Parts: sequence; C-alpha cells; structure tokens
Amino acid sequence: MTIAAIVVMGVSGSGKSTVGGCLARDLGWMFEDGDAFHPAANVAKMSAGTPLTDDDRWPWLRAIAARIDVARGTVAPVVIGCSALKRAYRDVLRDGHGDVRFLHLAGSMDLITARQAARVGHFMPASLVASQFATLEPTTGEPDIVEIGVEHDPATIAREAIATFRQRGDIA
Ligand SMILES: Nc1ncnc2c1ncn2[C@@H]1O[C@H](COP(=O)(O)OP(=O)(O)OP(=O)(O)O)[C@@H](O)[C@H]1O
Ligand SMILES: O=C(O)[C@H](O)[C@@H](O)[C@H](O)[C@H](O)CO
Repeated sequence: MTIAAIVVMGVSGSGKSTVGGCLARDLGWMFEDGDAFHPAANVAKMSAGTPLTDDDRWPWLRAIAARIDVARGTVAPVVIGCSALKRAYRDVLRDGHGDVRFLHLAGSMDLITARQAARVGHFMPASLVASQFATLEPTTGEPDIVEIGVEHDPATIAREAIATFRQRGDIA
C-alpha cells in the first residue's frame, strides 16, 4: 500500500507546522499547512477568540481530504498539518482509503499553552488552547495513528516518527 499522506495532528500549538516541515524535508515530500485551507470566515472567528464548530470545520476538512486525493492521484505523497481533533474529522481525511497515516503530537496543556503564548505573528490566540484540548478525542483504537510527545525538539520528533513509520512498514 502506497501512503498518500501523513497528517500531523494535534491541538493548536502542538507543533504541526514546525514538526511537519521537518518531516516533509526529511522524507522529500511536500508539506501543506492545513491552516491555508480554512475559509476566511474561520480564520476571522479564531482570531476573535471563538472556537470553531463542527459546521465550520466540515468544509475545511473536505478541502484537506481533496488535497490528499490529489496526492493519491499523482502518487506524490504529502505531509499535511491539520488538528484533526475528533475521530469523525479524522474519518473525513481517511475517506475510507486506508492510505492515510497520522502523527499525533501529544503534550500537556501547560507546555503547549506556554509555547502558544510565546509564538508571535499567528492568528490563533493562546486562549483557545483549552477549548482545543476539550475537543480533542482520544486516538485509542485507531491503528493508523502514531503518537509522539512534544517535549523533544522538532528534528528529533521527525526522526523518531520516520523510524516508527518505517518499522510499521508504512513507508520505505
Ligand atoms: N518540539 C518543539 N519544541 C520546542 N518548541 C516547539 C516545538 N514544536 C513547536 N514549537 C514552537 O511552538 C510554537 C507552536 O508551534 P507550531 O506553530 O508549529 O504549532 P501548530 O500546531 O502548527 O499550531 P497551529 O495549529 O496553531 O498552527 C512555535 O513557536 C514553535 O516554534
Ligand atoms: O479545528 C480547529 O479548531 C482549527 O482548525 C485549529 O486547530 C486551527 O486550524 C489551528 O490549529 C490554528 O492554527
């Protein structure tokens, strides 16, 4: 089975863009930031400190699934950062194909809130991190998800993720 995408998932501030960039570079794959697929209204809402609803998220998730479908069609796999907080969201991205894998960047609310508060030039306020944790559904029972803690530096996390995906036979 050729993998179409590795989705780097986790709450806002968990390091999806940072780690996803390292991962894509190390694999020689393209990187896409899921934030770029949000309609402007979603970005405005988050910037104002209001969490998105399911209805806000469905079109965004479908747009990311469509990008994964392009990767599938062109056989050019992609790393995509997308919070994918609920199982139903992850199912939209899987789209029943069996060729999507997830890297879940897991960490404590304290650590991630501190990183988020220190980050500059991003629309997402640190005040939304708590709601991200409240929305995050456990990934247990989803064998296509590899979880790594965010205490390590991004390059180490990317290396560990590649070693694990290789060990599992997901990637060459
Ligand atoms: N493993 C890490 N160790 C130390 N700092 C990190 C790590 N990962 C990310 N950071 C820092 O934490 C902040 C948040 O990271 P990043 O923007 O990559 O998160 P994100 O999950 O993409 O966020 P969002 O979903 O809000 O776009 C950044 O300032 C980044 O430099
Ligand atoms: O599902 C959501 O609540 C949003 O998509 C957020 O997770 C943002 O995309 C991102 O994390 C902020 O940069």
